[in-house]
Amino acid sequence: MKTALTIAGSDSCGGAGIQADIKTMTANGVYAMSAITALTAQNTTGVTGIMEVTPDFLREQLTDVIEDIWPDAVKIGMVSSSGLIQVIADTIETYQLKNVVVDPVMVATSGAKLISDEAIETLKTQLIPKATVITPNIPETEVLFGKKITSAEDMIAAAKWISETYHCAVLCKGGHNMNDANDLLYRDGGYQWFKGKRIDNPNTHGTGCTLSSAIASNLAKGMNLDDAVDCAKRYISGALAAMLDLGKGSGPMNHAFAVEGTY
Ligand SMILES: Nc1ncnc2c1ncn2[C@@H]1O[C@H](COP(=O)(O)OP(=O)(O)OP(=O)(O)O)[C@@H](O)[C@H]1O
Ligand SMILES: Cc1ncc(CO)c(N)n1
Repeated sequence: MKTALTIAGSDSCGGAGIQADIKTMTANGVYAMSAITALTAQNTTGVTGIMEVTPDFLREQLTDVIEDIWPDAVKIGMVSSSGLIQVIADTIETYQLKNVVVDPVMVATSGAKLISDEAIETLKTQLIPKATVITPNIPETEVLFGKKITSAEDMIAAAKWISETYHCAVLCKGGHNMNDANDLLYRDGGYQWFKGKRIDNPNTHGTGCTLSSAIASNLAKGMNLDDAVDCAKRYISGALAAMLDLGKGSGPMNHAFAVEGTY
């Protein structure tokens, strides 16, 4: 069985973060492992608290996992401070980890800020250049690009600039557009659109975590990046279309929509 490791924060309501990643990896047929960067106290309406692990304890989790079970792919999500980002960058270098998907998580669907300003700089200089692909949404793309994005042409210009500056593939996600759900992948000097039908579902908690974990799972299984994104897009569309409706805010998706529950 192929394996994937998520390095991310815990979401107590189970729709985003580590919990979304493990559900997604499992549903996509790979063995999931986790190294936790922080505990969050959160639900579908917001985040009330964040308790980070120390950089030393993150390093200990990573070393224990990697020296025992080799991860065929790695997904990195919420990492809120520079010390933790540096540990992850060092680990990628030390073990020469492959198939590294970085979701540059900055703000939760509910609006809570999940990264400090100084950590954004460390993310840019230390982690993004080590990624196989990064998966920013539109607001995160604007932060990395330094300019507003108001059109499909702007998405292409931003993804091209980020890809050429940081030497990684860039999947700019269009989930924040109101009319469609089209994502743009810029890699190897060219781009491709992955078009999605917008699903009329207000419950989008954890969509970004889920998409990046599905991509990591597909890379772990040996798919090339284009196929990995294409299959991941179909998985998230299915999870949204299952129309789970839990909680008082923007609720989670049904990660197990294709998993049969009787054995
Ligand atoms: N209503 C929708 N219908 C279909 N696809 C959607 C919808 N909303 C988001 N998506 C898709 O979900 C994926 C995640 O995109 P999105 O822009 O929502 O990420 P995000 O903002 O990082 O998520 P998060 O809210 O978890 O931080 C993308 O493939 C996007 O196109
Ligand atoms: C722990 C965690 N990671 C990422 C997100 C972004 O959706 C979230 N809400 N919570």
